[in-house]
Amino acid sequence: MDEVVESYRLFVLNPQVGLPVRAGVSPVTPFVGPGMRGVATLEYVPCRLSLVPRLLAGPCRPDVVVLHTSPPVNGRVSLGTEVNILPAAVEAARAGGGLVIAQLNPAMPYTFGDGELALDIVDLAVEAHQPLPNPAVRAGDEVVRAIGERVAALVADGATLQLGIGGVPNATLAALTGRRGLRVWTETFSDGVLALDRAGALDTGADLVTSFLFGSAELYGWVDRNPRVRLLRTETVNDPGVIARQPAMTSINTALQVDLHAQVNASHVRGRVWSGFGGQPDFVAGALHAPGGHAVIALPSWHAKSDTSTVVAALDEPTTSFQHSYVVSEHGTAALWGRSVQGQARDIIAHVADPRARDGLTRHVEATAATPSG
Ligand SMILES: CC(=O)SCCNC(=O)CCNC(=O)[C@H](O)C(C)(C)COP(=O)(O)OP(=O)(O)OC[C@H]1O[C@@H](n2cnc3c(N)ncnc32)[C@H](O)[C@@H]1OP(=O)(O)O
Repeated sequence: MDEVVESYRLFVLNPQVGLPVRAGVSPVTPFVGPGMRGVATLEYVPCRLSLVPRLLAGPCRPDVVVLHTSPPVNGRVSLGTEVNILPAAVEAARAGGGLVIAQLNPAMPYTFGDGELALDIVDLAVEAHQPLPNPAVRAGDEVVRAIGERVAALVADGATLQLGIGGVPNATLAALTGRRGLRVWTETFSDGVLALDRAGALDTGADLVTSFLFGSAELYGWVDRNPRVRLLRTETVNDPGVIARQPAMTSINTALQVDLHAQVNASHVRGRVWSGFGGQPDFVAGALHAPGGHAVIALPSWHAKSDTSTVVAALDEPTTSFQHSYVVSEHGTAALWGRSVQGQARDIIAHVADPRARDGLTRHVEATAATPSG
């Protein structure tokens, strides 16, 4: 690799902090994080998370991979808080004769699972101490707390949980401290799972499986060399077939909009990409196929800032997931499994939509029911 590269594509996933925007660098991502929103040159590649490793082995094969790891222990480093797609990226780079660079950071916890890598797969290592980022703590409002309680009412003792990102999943965890024997099989978790452990709500005999973590310094201390916590690669964690084998798998995700066909937009705001599919379609499909499983979508019924209903007649943004067991808002829960298309629409209007939106949505249903098809 002697030549000087003047322009390159930078493949990143969910960056929390701003990326260096320089001439010749084009960022590419299947999931837009806060650090990338508004970057004019951003190339968004729609892809569910379970399939991102295949992007890396094919159209987005990396020449150089930069890792952030723990310091070595017995000749191995750990990817710590983020395993996710990184083992696949390392394999793809090495298969193509590429380079693996690592920052060895004493602040990075050593986590067990697929992120433990032999140091000799690293071509260049730089030791640098750097505190890990922590998410801003956002206090959930009354609406979000009410939704969390309604969703928690759908979670039985002994269920296996996947929680997506955002205020609603966090509020749900806070309402689950009274449950017992809960298991965790999720793409990501934060301090809410630590709180469940402290409350005695988790099955202490089952591994807590995830692919990445984002939380407080206390969470990072708890996962360090914790044999109960296993960070596995996304090909395993997000495989819908493996998700479907988890007992009473309950996926809990939020959304920006839901329509009367129970289709969900969780990735676009006003025609522009805000996040991406992430693992939502993987977990929704897996949970629907699991024994005793449920796929839950929970969202506030009204978006105060734009003063609009989040329940719409038909999505005019790209769909992130479709077909769910339950749709929940602060007003109630629509149980959709086995309902007709008319029944789904009626229940979403009656139980999920804000009262201000109900008449308009009902008029839409009546008008479309009266229109002959074909
Ligand atoms: C990493 C993973 O994949 S985990 C597995 C699950 N994965 C996913 O669910 C992926 C997709 N989901 C997501 O990205 C998130 O869960 C989201 C975006 C749906 C919700 O996240 P939250 O943090 O709760 O969203 P938030 O309430 O901040 O809304 C995001 C933005 O959209 C705006 N917005 C929300 N709803 C609407 C609406 N109906 N109309 C217009 N704008 C809206 C908000 O105002 C906010 O913008 P702002 O910050 O400028 O005010």
